[in-house]
Amino acid sequence: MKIAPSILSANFANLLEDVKKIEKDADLLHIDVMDGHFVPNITIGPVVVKSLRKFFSIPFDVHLMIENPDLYIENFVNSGADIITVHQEACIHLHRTIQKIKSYGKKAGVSLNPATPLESIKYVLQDIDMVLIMTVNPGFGGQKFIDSMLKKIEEIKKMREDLGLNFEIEVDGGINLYNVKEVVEAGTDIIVAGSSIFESSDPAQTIKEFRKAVKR
Ligand SMILES: O=C(CO)[C@@H](O)[C@H](O)COP(=O)(O)O
Ligand SMILES: [Fe+2]
Repeated sequence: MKIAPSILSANFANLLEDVKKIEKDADLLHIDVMDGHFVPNITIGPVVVKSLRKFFSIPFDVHLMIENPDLYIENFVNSGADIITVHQEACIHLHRTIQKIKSYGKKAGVSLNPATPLESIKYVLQDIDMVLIMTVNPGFGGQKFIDSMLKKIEEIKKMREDLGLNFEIEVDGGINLYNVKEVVEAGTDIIVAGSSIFESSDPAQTIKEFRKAVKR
């Protein structure tokens, strides 16, 4: 299991120090980009990603919750993104958007809101590096995990097996030390966790606890 702490729950007035706390224990840094249109919240853009890139070599996992992501892909590539994930619901020409991300030599992910069926991405699964299953409605940290999404995780894992593909399965929203084991057992490769890591008293230790909780 890989762990991708989400900086949405970090202290934005002290981002550098907060990311330093987790950089050695985390596998990826999850960066939530929100535009106030696709989701009812506004967060950070390429300028912040570029500033962080100067200090960290950890892979940047950029989750774009924005309309018209094609307009900003090049910007995020130049800012230092390693994985760029777009929402199926935000892309009219999803296949074209995926090709655009890959044309820069970056990994392409596609995310689905809780209500969006897996069937909607069936014909692009062979083209992508990651599927991001949202287990809360996107826009905010600290929400409750939607239990019915466990079945969705199992189903995407089965689709991957049936199609003989090897994209990674990332899960985002409401993951904590109490539910991480069942989320991983359902088929998750990459856990995103924001509030449970950054709002804990020792974020690095919490990542270690996540790894222990899965083995228990
Ligand atoms: O993309 C999002 C929210 O839209 C996430 O990445 C959140 O940042 C996860 O936060 P927690 O639910 O773990 O607090
Ligand atoms: Fe996210």
